[in-house]
Amino acid sequence: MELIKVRNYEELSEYAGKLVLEKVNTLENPVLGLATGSTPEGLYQYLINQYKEGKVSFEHVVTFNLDEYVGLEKDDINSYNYYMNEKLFKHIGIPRNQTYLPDGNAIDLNEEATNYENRIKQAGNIDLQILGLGLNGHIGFNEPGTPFTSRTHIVQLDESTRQANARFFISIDEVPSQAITMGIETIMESKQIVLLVSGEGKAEALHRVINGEVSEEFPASILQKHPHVIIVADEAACKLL
Ligand SMILES: N[C@@H]1[C@@H](O)[C@H](O)[C@@H](COP(=O)(O)O)O[C@@H]1O
Repeated sequence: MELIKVRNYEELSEYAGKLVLEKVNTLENPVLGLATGSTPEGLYQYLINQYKEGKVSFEHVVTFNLDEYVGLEKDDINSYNYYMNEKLFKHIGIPRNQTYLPDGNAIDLNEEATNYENRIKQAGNIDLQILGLGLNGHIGFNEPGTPFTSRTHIVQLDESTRQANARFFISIDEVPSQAITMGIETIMESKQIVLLVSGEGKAEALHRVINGEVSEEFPASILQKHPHVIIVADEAACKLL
């Protein structure tokens, strides 16, 4: 794992943005894996700015998001579909039929999970996967205890994860209790992974990612086994390193 320490969130967003642009500008058919949460918002804003300045085109890019809540309509303001549209897709001229998220409203969720896996394979697997880090080490919505061999699947969200995400909802009762997420093995098949970590609140989690034992009890620890991971973290997140 390569650790890139930057001063602050702005630098983190710019550094990650440049990594994304490098893929988009050099690969013929780039496949990006995208994440939600607060951490990648600055990166998405950076990409929007670059697009508006005419420095990049996303016409040939395919994207796959890590996860989606179960049971929210696509246009629900708390769905990840809505988030991606508002924070990125609608601003960068990417054809919407090239942007995939798991359908958390599918009638048969297991079938949807299999289809999602197949779509990723058909696209030739993910060239660059952006990841955020959950406080309990979750990546995507793979909570502690998820097998490292997991593929896209339905998960029961931890109470701590629901609480961490409650800030986006009117109340905690509105936070769905299930989600559909790429599995850990799916994520590990990405050719390159960029983990973004910002803020003091994530310092302990980041310490465990880098120095902790590789254990299913802390899903992000598996990244130690991936051949091409770049961690971009700001000073506050690196406090315990
Ligand atoms: N499903 C998402 C994850 O993909 C994200 O990485 C995590 C951290 O979010 P944040 O960046 O807001 O701390 O939150 C959510 O649970």
